[in-house]
Amino acid sequence: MSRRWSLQEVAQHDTSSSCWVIIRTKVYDVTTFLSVHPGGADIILRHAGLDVTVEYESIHQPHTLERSLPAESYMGDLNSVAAHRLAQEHALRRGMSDEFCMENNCRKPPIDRVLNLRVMEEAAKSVMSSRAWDYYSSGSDDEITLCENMRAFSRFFFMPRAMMPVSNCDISTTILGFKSSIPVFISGAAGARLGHPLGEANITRGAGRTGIIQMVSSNASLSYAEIAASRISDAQALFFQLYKHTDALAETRIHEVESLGYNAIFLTVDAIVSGFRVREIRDSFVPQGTERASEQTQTPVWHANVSSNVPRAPTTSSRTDEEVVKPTITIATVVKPVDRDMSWERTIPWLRMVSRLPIVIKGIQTVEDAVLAADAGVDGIVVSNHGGRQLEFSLPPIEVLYKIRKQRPDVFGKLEVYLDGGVRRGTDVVKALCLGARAVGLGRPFLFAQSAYGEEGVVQVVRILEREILTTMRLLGASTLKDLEPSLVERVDWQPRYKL
Ligand SMILES: Cc1cc2nc3c(=O)[nH]c(=O)nc-3n(C[C@H](O)[C@H](O)[C@H](O)COP(=O)(O)O)c2cc1C
Repeated sequence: MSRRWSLQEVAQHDTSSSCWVIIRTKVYDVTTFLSVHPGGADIILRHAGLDVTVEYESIHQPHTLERSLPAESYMGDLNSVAAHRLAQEHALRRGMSDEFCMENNCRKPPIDRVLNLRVMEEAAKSVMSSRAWDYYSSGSDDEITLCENMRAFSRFFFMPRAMMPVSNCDISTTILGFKSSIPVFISGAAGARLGHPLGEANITRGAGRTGIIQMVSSNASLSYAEIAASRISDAQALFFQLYKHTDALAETRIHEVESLGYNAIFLTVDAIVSGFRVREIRDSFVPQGTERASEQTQTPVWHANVSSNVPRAPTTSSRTDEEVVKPTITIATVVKPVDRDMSWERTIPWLRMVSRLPIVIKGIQTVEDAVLAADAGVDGIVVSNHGGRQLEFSLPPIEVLYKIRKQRPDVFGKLEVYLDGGVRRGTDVVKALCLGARAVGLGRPFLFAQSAYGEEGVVQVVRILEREILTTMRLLGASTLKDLEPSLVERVDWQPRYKL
């Protein structure tokens, strides 16, 4: 039988030469893991000798630790006194968290009063922790691209046709051959459990119930298997967003999601390094105890923070250049670095060899790259700048789509073109479709919706968009998506008054 440990005994292993942590009453020796932890050693050392269950589970997929550590790193369980003490602490946290949630739930409107995505965002802000809010809502640097992504849609006006029969209006479509009830998909975004305990499962179920398709992030906070198991039926399509690290890791992931029944690979190419998101970093994933003082004035969190664990100040030893630039820990720093040497010549043929699934390139930002993607024979592209979270001063995706339409309309005949970034209205969706997009993706609105209302929030977002798209189509004189063509929109070269 393995040894049982007291909290005091575990607490003695709090240095880089002997570093232990507790996760759900199990004790692990992570000393050898310090040098290979993708987020660096500091974040673990701040918690050395302590219970890290909440911090660990809010950003890692289940079983990440077991997969990363050799079996002998598991040192045994806590003894009954220690386990009881931690259980009490966790119960206290949950109790406070429930109280906070009840208090917060009173602040948000009933879901049937959430009539557009702006109200959904406000509802989410009123219930989310500041940490989760900042992670979801932030953009890079001065957030200019983040704002312009939305504002750019306001420069496109409609040229509606009159006397067109529209009582039967069909807005269903297919994306890569998979049915979608509206021309909208959910763009892959990391860390849904930061906003709601059920995380990505809310999104999967909401997508299944409304007949739209979810793209699952490589950095999802539930495992790919748990997400697949949350589908409402085996026929529900799921796309997989791939961050390519090493060839070997990417192959393992691809084979895993293929065997789970995922239906396409979306390779992200706009995040070779992480953008510098000031709000996210300022309010980042520093150990919860170190946030305690400032949290008294902040919005309550799902996992309230009352642990007796007292994390230590970061050490400055063994930091890489990038960690020095990036002063605190964010999701971006706890995941493995992306392959910085991807190329059209090598990566696409390699991906075709590894997978039989359709391949879409996510993060296309120029006409030239749209053409190269078509030449490379991929099945689709997402015109995207990662929701303004990566390169500051990237052009808004709707402007890039407009350029592709004007300069290389042949691209639309060679692959499916999608767009994401700043889509908040049915009119935005219809404008993109007029310019040639097959469908558009939304990231933040689904994160906000599931944070505020769980699965029902996701359903409500789809209902809102469905109503807005239908109204726009009818007023435009279009009864099917095929009727949406470039002549129905005009880009103006002045900036309309636009309230963000
Ligand atoms: C919190 C957050 C996390 C994201 N995580 C990922 C990710 O893991 N992989 C990825 O390719 N894109 C990621 N994205 C980008 C989205 O896929 C999408 O491109 C972007 O959210 C679209 O902009 P929108 O939020 O304005 O709709 C993320 C976006 C947000 C807001």
